[in-house]
Amino acid sequence: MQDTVFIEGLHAKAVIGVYEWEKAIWQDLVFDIEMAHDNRIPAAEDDLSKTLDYEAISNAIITFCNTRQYELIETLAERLCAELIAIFALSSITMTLRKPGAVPAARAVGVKIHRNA
Ligand SMILES: Nc1nc2c(c(=O)[nH]1)N=C([C@H](O)[C@@H](O)CO)CN2
Repeated sequence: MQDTVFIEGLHAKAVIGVYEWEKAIWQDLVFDIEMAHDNRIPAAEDDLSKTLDYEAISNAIITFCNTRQYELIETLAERLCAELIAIFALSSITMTLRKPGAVPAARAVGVKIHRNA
């Protein structure tokens, strides 16, 4: 089964960074998420409750970022994936997390992780 539900280019504000000046500002983070899910069942029944609701998951990501503070984006990505797996009963998730303003000479820097339940 190769189906996914995905979220691309989701922006969320967070207080994140290793430097003191970063602990006093909001910075933009951008997420791409892919979650394994058998899409045949929700499609057959045309039923939102049988799928992964990308709107609810997007809102959970934004709320998580707005309410936690970490130094490393690795930490945020790891803990957010664990929370999404638990809340939405995900079997697996691939998360690309970009911090666009971090290195001015680069369009973006970030991390990509894959976790199974
Ligand atoms: N692999 C990482 N490298 C760096 C991180 C990070 O979270 N993961 N963070 C910083 C600073 O906070 C930087 O974003 C400030 O511009 C440096 N390197």
